[in-house]
Amino acid sequence: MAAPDDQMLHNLAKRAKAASETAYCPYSKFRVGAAVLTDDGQIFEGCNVENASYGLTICAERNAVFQMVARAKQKITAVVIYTPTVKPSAPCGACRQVINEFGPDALIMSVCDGEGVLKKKLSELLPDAFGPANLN
Ligand SMILES: O=c1ccn([C@H]2C[C@H](O)[C@@H](CO)O2)c(=O)[nH]1
Ligand SMILES: [Zn+2]
Repeated sequence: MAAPDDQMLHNLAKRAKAASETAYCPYSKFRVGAAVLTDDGQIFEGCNVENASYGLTICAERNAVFQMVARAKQKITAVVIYTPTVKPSAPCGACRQVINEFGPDALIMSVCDGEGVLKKKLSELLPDAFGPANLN
């Protein structure tokens, strides 16, 4: 699928923000939402889910990717992340690695409550990534 146009990105940003509303984050109180766009135009959302055993927390981005896989889709075109911050923030390292598995060429866009938007290719955020081909 071609790179998403501005209208699609706007829609994904809305979906990501809406997804943040169901975050389970009693410890950080930091609500994050993500929306994944697949190569066939489907959208999957995720929120962060924390745990009393803090390290078991799953980020919104990985949750959204796993929702996609659970619905038998495996090709990511774009991921949009919403954080309730004044500046946009890119996915953590673990999420970059998981996105790489299904979307090495994906567009990553971060939106927030402030003005800025961060737009990068996953390959810029995770250069020289370790991926499926490295197991050959
Ligand atoms: O890109 C990010 C960064 C953080 N979090 C979550 C993890 C934790 O629940 C909270 C604070 O780090 O935000 C995400 O979901 N995605
Ligand atoms: Zn993460």
